[in-house]
Amino acid sequence: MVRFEEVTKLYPPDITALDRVSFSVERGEFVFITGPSGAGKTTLLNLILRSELPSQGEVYVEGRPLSRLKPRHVPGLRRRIGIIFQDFKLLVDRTALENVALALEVQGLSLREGRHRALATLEAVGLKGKENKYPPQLSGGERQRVAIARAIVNRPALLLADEPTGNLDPRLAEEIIELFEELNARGTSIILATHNQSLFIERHRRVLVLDSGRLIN
Ligand SMILES: Nc1ncnc2c1ncn2[C@@H]1O[C@H](COP(=O)(O)OP(=O)(O)OP(=O)(O)O)[C@@H](O)[C@H]1O
Repeated sequence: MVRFEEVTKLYPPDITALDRVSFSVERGEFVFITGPSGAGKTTLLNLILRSELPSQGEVYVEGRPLSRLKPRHVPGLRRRIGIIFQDFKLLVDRTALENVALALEVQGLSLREGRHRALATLEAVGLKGKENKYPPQLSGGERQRVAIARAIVNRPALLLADEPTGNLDPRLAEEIIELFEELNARGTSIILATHNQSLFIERHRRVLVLDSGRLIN
């Protein structure tokens, strides 16, 4: 699904965000990426999205080398990837349903079909009955569920999550990870970056450890 081959990412003048990183994530895998602040986790996700290009080495997504992907094919790549951030990035003046349905608009789905799919997805993440609430009327955990619904409504092959439980208390964080487990069980590949070890301890998932841009495990 994703392969890094000796990937180095430099930021001028002297930051080595990633240093000769190599790993693969197979289709259907659920992998955690951890390491302290500044270790390179977000940079690694940005490279998969082709928001950044490597200084050296190559990133492959579904076998395609991203440095050779034509700019006009980048939107197509990103449509196959769902993204979830720590700070949700929801539109506060749109309802939960609208936030999720908007992700489908670009696909040319009819409004009716879009709302139908958005509603089903909100239900799948445990938000039945909350579809007409605006983000400020929802709890932190509920807002993160809306963000997850928005990321998966397109049925992406791959889900990237960057500190998706960062602002949530441990119980809600656990619930969100359970939700990822369910998505993974239904076939979505997941790469989840977090500095919070309690999220993956005892989960028996593969954990990639970054330290100062180096993969140390
Ligand atoms: N656009 C950029 N320009 C310059 N330096 C950057 C840029 N993006 C990241 N860096 C630097 O690269 C290094 C890795 O950053 P990155 O955000 O990938 O780490 P992280 O592990 O995600 O950290 P955090 O957990 O704090 O988000 C850091 O030293 C950071 O300051």
